[in-house]
Amino acid sequence: MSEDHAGQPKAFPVSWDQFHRDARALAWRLSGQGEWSAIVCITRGGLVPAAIVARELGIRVIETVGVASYHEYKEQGSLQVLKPVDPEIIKLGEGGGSQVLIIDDLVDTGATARVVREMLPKAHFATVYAKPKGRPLVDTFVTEVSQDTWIYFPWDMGLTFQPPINQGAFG
Ligand SMILES: O=P(O)(O)OC[C@H]1O[C@H](OP(=O)(O)OP(=O)(O)O)[C@H](O)[C@@H]1O
Ligand SMILES: O=c1[nH]c(=O)c2nc[nH]c2[nH]1
Ligand SMILES: [Mg+2]
Repeated sequence: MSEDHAGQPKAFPVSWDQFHRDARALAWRLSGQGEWSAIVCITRGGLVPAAIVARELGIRVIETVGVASYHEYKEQGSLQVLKPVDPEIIKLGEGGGSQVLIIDDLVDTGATARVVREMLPKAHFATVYAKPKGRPLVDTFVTEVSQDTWIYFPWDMGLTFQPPINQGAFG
């Protein structure tokens, strides 16, 4: 039986525990790669990993950028910026986001990353997960999943009853 997960044939469910571990692994990979004065997190998915990375790297200036995506048009770049980045944050260091670490939960088609990178061309872009199409837009990530996989984040899930295997759970 082929299951369908948000239009993708494969599912990659992530628990809070695993997400915390993976976000901390991202912080380990980032440590020693640069000295950042601020994090810009892409809401909403970037909020949770940004909190974890900020704690690990001792970064206390946190800015948000809000981008709304319209999934059917995403690859054509039809994204709307709902909340731009504070110009004071962009100006830090040499400008262009040179002192900024951008954090998101994942990069999929890369459409969101492309829009935010244009705002902060000199920033370091980090995500916890990456799919192949978006991977070239990310400087640092932890785990790659295939393009036909849907990642389920813990804040989007709840505990539900699972039927026993012999009662058709996989029938
Ligand atoms: O590489 P892309 O194809 O652009 O997809 C990745 C983006 O999609 C998701 O955000 P979404 O726009 O669904 O909003 P959310 O963060 O509020 O959940 C995810 O958090 C990334 O920001
Ligand atoms: O929860 C999510 N999982 C994904 O795999 C994904 N790709 C884009 N946006 C996404 N949101
Ligand atoms: Mg997002």
